[in-house]
Amino acid sequence: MALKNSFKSKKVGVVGVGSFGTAIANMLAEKNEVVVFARKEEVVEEINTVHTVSGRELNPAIRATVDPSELCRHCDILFFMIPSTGFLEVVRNFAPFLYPYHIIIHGTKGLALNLGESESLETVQKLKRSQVLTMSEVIMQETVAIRVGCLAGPNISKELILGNPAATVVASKYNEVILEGQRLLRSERFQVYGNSDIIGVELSGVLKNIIAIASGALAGLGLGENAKGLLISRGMVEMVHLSKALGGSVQSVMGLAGIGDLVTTCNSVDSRNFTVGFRLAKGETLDQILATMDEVAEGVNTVRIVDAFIKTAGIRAPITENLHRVLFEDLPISDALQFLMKYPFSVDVDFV
Ligand SMILES: NC(=O)c1ccc[n+]([C@@H]2O[C@H](COP(=O)([O-])OP(=O)(O)OC[C@H]3O[C@@H](n4cnc5c(N)ncnc54)[C@H](O)[C@@H]3O)[C@@H](O)[C@H]2O)c1
Ligand SMILES: O=P(O)(O)OC[C@H](O)CO
Repeated sequence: MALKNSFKSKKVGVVGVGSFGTAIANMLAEKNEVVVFARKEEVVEEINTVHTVSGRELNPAIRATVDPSELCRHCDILFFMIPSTGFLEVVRNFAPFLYPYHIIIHGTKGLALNLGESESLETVQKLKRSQVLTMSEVIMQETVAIRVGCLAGPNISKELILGNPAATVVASKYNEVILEGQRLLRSERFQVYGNSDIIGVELSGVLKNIIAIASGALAGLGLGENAKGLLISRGMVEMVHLSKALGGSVQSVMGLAGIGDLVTTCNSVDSRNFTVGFRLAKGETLDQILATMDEVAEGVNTVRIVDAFIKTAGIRAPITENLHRVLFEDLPISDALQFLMKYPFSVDVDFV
């Protein structure tokens, strides 16, 4: 089938109207006709009548539908803004209506598992790279879409909604995906950079969440800015090693989607991942925190997956390993910190 080259006259689709989906849909609606997908009829009704979703305002020109086929029919470009936990289910719902001419750009900063029907992270003995999927890999595995991209960078949705200046990275192996992402999203307040290392950019957004949880814990313990600087720099080195082991480039971690997002998320009380760490340090259990959070903190699941992967691959990642013990093995945060302070990091930068 011939690939289409011109998207200019078509509507743009957004799948998922949570915090990030709403922010991106509003930004897209400044220049484009936008249709959003929501799975619940009452949410679609709310958007189409009062132009809000969960209290957040949507541009009145945005229309909503509960029908994936309608979105795929009207839009050649779809932005998937779904947490990693629901991603596979949503992609499978859309798969029958997607064609190779569709462009898909996702904004998800989490990982999925590629295990057999009867397997889980608890039962699997070893977790190989082929069993860990980024969201672009999920899309490629489940659909006929070819031109896939991701959106990652320091993009706290509350700030985007306020119209504060920001920037993002659109990454794809296909230049036209980057160019379309830039054409659709770029504005005076929003800069869009391109990167061809989609895996590296996805992994940057995924891995910074681990360090953001740890940063929230440091803040919750009141340990100050020197400790945070230490964590961010060691966190960056750990991200580089993990990203390389999972197939990303060093350069992507050094860019906006890596160090840029790492600094933002490690410093923001609006970050859900930072908040998880902060509340843990204040004495709440992980179960208590997750039961009272409306939105997803992707880093929690990422720690589980990355910890299982590094144990199989024989890689050391001391921040991730210690955070895993805190989150899932009841290690007190103060003990984890002591371990990190004693860890023999003797070389400052060992990856360039
Ligand atoms: N919020 C931010 O500031 C921000 C910024 C950048 C990236 N992200 C990433 O974007 C992703 C989404 O985050 P969010 O903040 O929008 O999350 P959210 O929890 O606010 O919203 C998620 C949306 O996905 C929908 N959804 C979930 N499972 C679904 C399913 N099975 N079928 C259909 N819809 C489903 C929910 O109904 C909701 O509308 C995450 O991976 C996050 O890391 C978020
Ligand atoms: O709220 P968080 O922790 O998911 O962070 C949101 C974005 O990833 C920041 O860029």
